[in-house]
Amino acid sequence: MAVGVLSLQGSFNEHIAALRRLGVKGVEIRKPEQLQNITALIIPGGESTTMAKLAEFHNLFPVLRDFVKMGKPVWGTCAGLIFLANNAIGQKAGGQELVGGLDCTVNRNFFGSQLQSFETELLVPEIAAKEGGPSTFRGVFIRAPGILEVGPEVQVLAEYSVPSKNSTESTSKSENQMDKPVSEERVIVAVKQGNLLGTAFHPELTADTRWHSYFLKMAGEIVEQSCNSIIKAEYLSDNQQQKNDLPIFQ
Ligand SMILES: NC(=O)CC[C@H](N)C(=O)O
Repeated sequence: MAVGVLSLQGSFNEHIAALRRLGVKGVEIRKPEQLQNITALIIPGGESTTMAKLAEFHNLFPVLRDFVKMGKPVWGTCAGLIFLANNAIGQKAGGQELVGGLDCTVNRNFFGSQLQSFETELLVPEIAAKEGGPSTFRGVFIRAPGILEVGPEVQVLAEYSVPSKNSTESTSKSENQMDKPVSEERVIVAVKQGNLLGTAFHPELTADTRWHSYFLKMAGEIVEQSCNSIIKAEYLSDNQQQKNDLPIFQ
C-alpha cells in the first residue's frame, strides 16, 4: 500500500520515519498529480496557515478534497487535523482554506501559545484494544488544537481533561487552595469518522507506533472494502450481461 505524506511544511519527515519503522515507505506529496499514486494520506502537524498557503499555491485543495470525498483514508495530525475539520475557529485574519470532511469544529490554538505546549498520558482505549500495549499513549501537544464539537458520525478516540482557567488561577494563588476540588473541562483530542482519522497531538514525535499502525490497518480495511465492492459491481454487471445474452422466451 502506498502511503503519501503531505510534505509542504511541518513534521512530514517524522511521519515518514514512523512509517519506515513499520516497514512502510512513505511517499512525499507536494504536487496534485502525486495523489493519484497513493492509497492513503497523512497530513502532518506544522503551522496550518502556512501549510494552507503552500497548498493553495500548489493548487492542492481541489485534489485533497476529492481524495477525502472518494473515501480514501486520510489522517491529520495537529495542523493536519485543522485541515480536515469542517469548521475551525481562532483562524488568522482573513481565515484559511480547509479541506474539510471531518464533521467537527476545532479551535486552532485551543491550548494557547507555543509556550503552553505540553506532554501528557492520554487514555486510548480503542488503540489499546486494536493494537495492544498500554492503555495510555504519550500525547505531545505543540500549540495544539482542540476539538470542541463533533457530529453524530464521529467516534471519539481520546479526550483530555484541561484544568479550568479558574482552577489554574486559584491553585497558583495559594498552596492552601490545592485541596479544593479542581473543576475540569474535557476536550476531544482524537477522532475517527469513516475514512478520516484526526489527532490533535503528534504520535510521529514518539517512539510508540501504534497510531501509525492503527491508521495502516484502517486504510487496509478501506482498500479491501473498495476492492470487494468493485469486484461485486463487476460480477453483477457480468451477470447482467449474461442474462441479457440469453434468449428470452415469453
Ligand atoms: N503543532 C501543530 O501542528 C500546531 C498547529 C497550530 N495550532 C496551527 O494552527 O497550525
